[in-house]
Amino acid sequence: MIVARMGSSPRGKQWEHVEEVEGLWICRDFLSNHEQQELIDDIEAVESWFTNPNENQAMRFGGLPLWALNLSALVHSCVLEEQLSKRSKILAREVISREPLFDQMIVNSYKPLEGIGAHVDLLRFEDGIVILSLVSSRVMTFKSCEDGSRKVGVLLRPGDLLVMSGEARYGWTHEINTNPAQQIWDGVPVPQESRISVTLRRLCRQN
Ligand SMILES: O=C(O)CCC(=O)C(=O)O
Ligand SMILES: [Fe+2]
Repeated sequence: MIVARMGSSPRGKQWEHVEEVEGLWICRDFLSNHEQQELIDDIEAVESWFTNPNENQAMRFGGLPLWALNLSALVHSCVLEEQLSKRSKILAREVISREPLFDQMIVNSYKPLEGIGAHVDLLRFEDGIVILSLVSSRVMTFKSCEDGSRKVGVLLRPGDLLVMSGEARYGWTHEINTNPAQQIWDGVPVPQESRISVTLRRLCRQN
């Protein structure tokens, strides 16, 4: 499993801060094409539900499967490397240093033309949420909860990792609107093929 090998040696990745949305970061090419395919193979091998064409979502709480633990370790090392080398503030200290970093994962499998409605992730999840995009691209739209006219689109390509924290996690909704007018990037329609995403989060602790 190649993700496991990479976990210990992050390699200077390209991080972008989405200026309009505080706390929204994208790591471009977080996984190479080859690594993406290996991850998809791992997911499909372990998660038998994924081969059932009627299932489009799988969730795991508590014990993450090995592939998700490896992914989580890679997120940890890449965020930390960027924060230490560039002083970027991707995740707050208490988030990046918590253990485990994530304990819940959800895999969403989208058919061509499928998206997801506008939402803020449930408050039972802590701050600091990441989404890995696989297989094909989509435009994800963020809308300010305070001022719905403030809209920001981001292009999520296969291999890209999105990180939401603070304002981006609590103060903006995110959605994938598959209305063709919403799936245009740089004036060019984004082909709406099948897509897989992996979301990693951590459940709030009960006192
Ligand atoms: O598939 C995606 O990129 C988004 C998934 C999402 O927002 C969620 O599961 O809460
Ligand atoms: Fe979400």
